[in-house]
Amino acid sequence: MNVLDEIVAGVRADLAAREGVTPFDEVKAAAQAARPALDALAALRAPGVGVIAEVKRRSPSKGDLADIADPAELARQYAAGGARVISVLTERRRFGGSHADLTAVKAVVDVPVLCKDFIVSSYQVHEARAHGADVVLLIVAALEQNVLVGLLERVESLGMTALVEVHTEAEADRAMAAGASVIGVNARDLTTLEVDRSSFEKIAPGLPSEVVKVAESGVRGPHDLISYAAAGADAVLVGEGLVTARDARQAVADLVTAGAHPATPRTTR
Ligand SMILES: O=P(O)(O)OC[C@@H](O)[C@@H](O)c1c[nH]c2ccccc12
Repeated sequence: MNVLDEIVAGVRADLAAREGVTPFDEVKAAAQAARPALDALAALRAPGVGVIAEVKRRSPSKGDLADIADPAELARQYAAGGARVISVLTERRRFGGSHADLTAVKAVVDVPVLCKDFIVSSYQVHEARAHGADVVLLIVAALEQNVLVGLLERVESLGMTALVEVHTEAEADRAMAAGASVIGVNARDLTTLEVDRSSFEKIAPGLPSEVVKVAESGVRGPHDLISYAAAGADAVLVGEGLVTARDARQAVADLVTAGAHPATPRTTR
């Protein structure tokens, strides 16, 4: 079993336990009762390179990243720094997150919030909505094509946006075939945990211009944002570089500033 398979197996076990406690109908009702999802697509299409700032406690590759006592306060700092979207890693076993983190963040920020998890069933999509998610992550490598298509439809039917994550050109083809409007290229291969920042520049040129392109992982500072921007990124998703920053608001603001005037004019791509 590779790392992704192991994580998904744990996620499925936790999910089965929750399904035993809360019937799907209840989760659906809670999702229905939530305030309508915000339009993340519009936020990501605004001029300049957007910053998606992530609340990330730990990771399988690095272990504990930061002792985040108050995820809401961190999210406030991110929003004050100009983050377009705030991502909350909710996976429990390997990333130390929870739906409680998502709810806490959603309660204090006005920007769209992304539920970052390993979603394999529509139950989880409704749970995310019930906890305030405006955006959910769908990882192509973890999903059969028919499941991906079904989940994407489910996400959109609830008024949310899907960030469809790919790591290879073949996965990008599947994301496009499924009809994704936001595609994230993860520089990290989730089966080996290795980071290769060149994956974005290999895959992005093959994506249609109307697709919002997100470069995920490995952004250590403005220089990485600028090179992703030159390769066509509309937004970057940053976790470790922000949770380990001394001043999270300033770290986001520095990225936002770099993204407002990327060295390569976006009109010439
Ligand atoms: O901490 P980094 O290198 O800035 O990466 C953030 C984000 O891209 C990463 O957390 C991530 C991208 N895709 C994922 C899928 C599952 C879990 C985590 C992720």
